[in-house]
Amino acid sequence: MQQFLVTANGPLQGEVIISGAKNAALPILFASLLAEQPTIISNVPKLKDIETTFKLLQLFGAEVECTGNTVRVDASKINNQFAPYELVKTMRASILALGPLLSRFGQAEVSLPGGCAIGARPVNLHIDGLRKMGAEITVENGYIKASAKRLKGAHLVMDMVSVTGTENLMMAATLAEGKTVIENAAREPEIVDLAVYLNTLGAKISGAGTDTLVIEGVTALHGGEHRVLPDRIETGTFLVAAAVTGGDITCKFAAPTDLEAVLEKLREAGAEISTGEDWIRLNMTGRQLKSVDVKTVPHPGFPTDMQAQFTVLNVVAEGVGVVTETIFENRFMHVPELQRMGAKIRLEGNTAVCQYSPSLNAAQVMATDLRASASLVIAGLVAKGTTVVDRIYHIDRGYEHIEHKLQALGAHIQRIDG
Ligand SMILES: CC(=O)N[C@H]1[C@@H](OP(=O)(O)OP(=O)(O)OC[C@H]2O[C@@H](n3ccc(=O)[nH]c3=O)[C@H](O)[C@@H]2O)O[C@H](CO)[C@@H](O)[C@@H]1O
Ligand SMILES: C=C(OP(=O)(O)O)C(=O)O
Repeated sequence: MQQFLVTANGPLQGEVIISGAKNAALPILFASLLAEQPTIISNVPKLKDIETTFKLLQLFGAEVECTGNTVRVDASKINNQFAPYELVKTMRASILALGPLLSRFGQAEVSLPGGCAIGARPVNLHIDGLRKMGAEITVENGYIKASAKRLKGAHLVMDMVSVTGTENLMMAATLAEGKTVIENAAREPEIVDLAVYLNTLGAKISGAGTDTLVIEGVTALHGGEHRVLPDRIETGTFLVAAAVTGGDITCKFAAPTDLEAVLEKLREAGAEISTGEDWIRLNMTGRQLKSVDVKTVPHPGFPTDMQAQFTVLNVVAEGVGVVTETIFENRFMHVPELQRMGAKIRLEGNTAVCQYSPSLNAAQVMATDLRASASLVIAGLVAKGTTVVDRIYHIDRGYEHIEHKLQALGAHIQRIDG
């Protein structure tokens, strides 16, 4: 199993190119299943989750051609609507096959994704919404079996804000008969990107980016082209890495407007932030890092996918920072690993009280999920000695060439076969 070796090497400096967003590329690739003609998607990051998605699309009968970061999906000859456990278990976002397959082909059988290290992560909202649109759904032997002659538009009020829940129902509604209204919809930038893509293919979606989506069903989607938006979480991860090392970096091909809550917290932490249309510079040179309180909430608030990185920031910064996690019930698995490196963190229910820990020491630590792994790499950039991060397959799910990008900024990080 591969590992990262990370050794502190002073401030990160230079430019880093931000990849396309994993959490936008995944729903967009699944949405291609709705189109009767080929679609071309650019700025698709090269990630493990994207490979898994290609495998699923191919299993359904789609042709997938990849040239660099551009992908052509031809879903004109889909002949199978079954997503097996073996693939779904490696990627929760596989649940995004359900809405498109059911909506276009009238049937789908998708394995329940199950929980993961960060929480139970049920999919009841996806299922309830599809049932309200007329689908017959059974959940047996770990599989969701759904059928519907043609889905019918419905008025859906979501009990909780769910990102993939909103995406699945939005995709299903594009080919439903009549109008669907989704209230209490997620407002993440990735939802907007998906809506833009679907509208390019002929869907009629309005309200993306607000909490009410209106989808007028159409009978078919045609082909089209789309560029995936920049990854705001990858951007935020590099910015935190620069902040804790006292660095000065510029993230290029980024989307500053999608990251306002995070940029505000970085300013509060003492960083000098400047932005242009598609770049963000963080300069920490000669500035004092201060701890910040953060509370995770749905967009446009502070994202849960940046929580672990800010936990590290708070142990490197002077003062006491309180990190409150309100989205997932178990998203502090990085804390015991950071404690092994000397981080002074006290867990109290859904909060982590982080104290300035001047002497972080390298240790062998274990990645438990994607962002937890990122936080361990960041801690390694400032710890004394060489940190060994195990199970980095988690990080490969969501960061494109992270070690190459960090090396270009001056970091000492190496991938080895452990
Ligand atoms: C591929 C993708 O885009 N993943 C993102 C997506 O995950 P994902 O879409 O799975 O997360 P959700 O927004 O659905 O989850 C939010 C909360 O709602 C709960 N819930 C969700 C659905 C449901 O049917 N029932 C239910 O109770 C979840 O357990 C969680 O407590 O949004 C999360 C929250 O911003 C991010 O951390 C993930 O990176
Ligand atoms: C939790 C995440 O992803 P997923 O929903 O795919 O597990 C993430 O991107 O941080």
